[in-house]
Amino acid sequence: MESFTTFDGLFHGHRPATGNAPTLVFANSLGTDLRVWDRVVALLPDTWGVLRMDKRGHGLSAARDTLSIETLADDAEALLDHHGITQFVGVGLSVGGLIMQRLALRRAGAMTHLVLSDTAAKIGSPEIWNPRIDTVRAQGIASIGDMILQRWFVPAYRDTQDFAMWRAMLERTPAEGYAQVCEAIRDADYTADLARIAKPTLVVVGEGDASTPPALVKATAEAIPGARFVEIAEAGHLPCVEQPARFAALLQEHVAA
Ligand SMILES: O=C(O)CC1=CCC(=O)O1
Repeated sequence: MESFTTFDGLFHGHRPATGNAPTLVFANSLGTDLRVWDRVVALLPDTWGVLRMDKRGHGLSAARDTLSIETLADDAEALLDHHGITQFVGVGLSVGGLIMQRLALRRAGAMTHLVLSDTAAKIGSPEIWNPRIDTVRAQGIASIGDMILQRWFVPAYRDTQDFAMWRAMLERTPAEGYAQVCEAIRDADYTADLARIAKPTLVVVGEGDASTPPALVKATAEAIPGARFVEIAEAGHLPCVEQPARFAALLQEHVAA
């Protein structure tokens, strides 16, 4: 059973693997917490280990004064060590994918497989991020809620009951934590590192992703040696939410290969 607790201010869920089953370590996107993986985790074998966490300044995790992808990767490593996880599959969504790109190099001996969803080696530019950071700090996240949710979800999903739940998750993210993660994304560019990733890598993207569009994600996949690239139909930026069965099937296929 997965248990939820806090370590060093990091709220996280952990379920140890049974026997030789793999452990999946999940990293979330901007404006979401660990619940973004609920539907995928529910579809994985019970024997598989799971570690998922709320980033600093998101969900129930404590805030910091500043954040970078490196310090977010430090947090993930602290949890790996705390739980004695020496082998894992890294699964990163959007900014979580930047964190996992770092761990693929920083914890190269421990990561067995890499799964990147709706992410890239460089996401956006200062011209995109700075106005968003200023707006969120001055007016709160709700002021940009509609714009973000349109990028996250395809139109059909926006008509479902669930939509209000994801709006609540986004808009209840502390504005300062959200702004700091935007700064971390703005300042990260791992383009030059992609060729050094030596893990079996699966890169997926929702075909309707308006935040990290398929062409951007595909370019990242093409720069990682041997990576497989898959577009997921009827999904936007969060295929783990909109198409959890497809996402979980791809994950299992990748880990078994
Ligand atoms: O909210 C967005 O614009 C999408 C996004 C970009 C990086 C991330 O983690 O989410």
